[in-house]
Amino acid sequence: MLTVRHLRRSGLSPVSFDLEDGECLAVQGSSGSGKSLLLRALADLDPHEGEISLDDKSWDSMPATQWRRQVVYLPSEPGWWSDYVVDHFLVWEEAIPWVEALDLPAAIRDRTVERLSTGERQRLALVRALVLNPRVLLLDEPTSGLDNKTTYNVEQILKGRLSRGTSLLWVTHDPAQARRVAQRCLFLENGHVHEEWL
Ligand SMILES: Nc1ncnc2c1ncn2[C@@H]1O[C@H](COP(=O)(O)OP(=O)(O)OP(=O)(O)O)[C@@H](O)[C@H]1O
Repeated sequence: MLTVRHLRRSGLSPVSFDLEDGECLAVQGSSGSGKSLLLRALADLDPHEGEISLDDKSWDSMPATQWRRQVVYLPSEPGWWSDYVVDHFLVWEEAIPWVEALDLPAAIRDRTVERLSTGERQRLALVRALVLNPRVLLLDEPTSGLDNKTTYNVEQILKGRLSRGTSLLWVTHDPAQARRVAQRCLFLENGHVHEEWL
């Protein structure tokens, strides 16, 4: 279980919540309300204060790299450090089932990132996160660039991860999507954070 108590960072009101294994918590709030700041703090990518722990193991009791292997952040605009798709995977064969599930062509392996569509890049970034098999996946608008059919497919795949125990924090601007994927939601509004059942 992910436990967050009095998490504070610049640009964000204090946040506390629990996230059970296999549970999805939606995150909603207007543009600029701090949703990405919250996710980045949880992944220990930016300075922050307060308590964050995974199964009673605190984030500061382990090296940042070890924490980030378990708590994986999928940004809304993922970074790419090489021209070629395949270079972003340690073992390409591990990506193949997710590439197929997400309706990406097998030949994408040898393509350049630059020539992928926005939606292909977004799905490929999700594949990169999924192959890490994280305990907690922090999703920053993972379907924002996708059509309805592909969005449904992504939701089904992520629900499959939930049933296998992965926990999700899912930022979305779509209240209907929040209700489809989660039972609880963190709302970031007017500088305050509150939690509601959906
Ligand atoms: N390191 C930082 N410290 C303080 N404030 C920051 C920092 N980085 C960004 N901000 C500001 O914090 C605010 C919240 O940014 P954030 O990216 O979290 O918004 P968001 O809720 O994810 O918005 P959107 O829905 O548009 O993606 C913005 O006004 C941003 O400029």
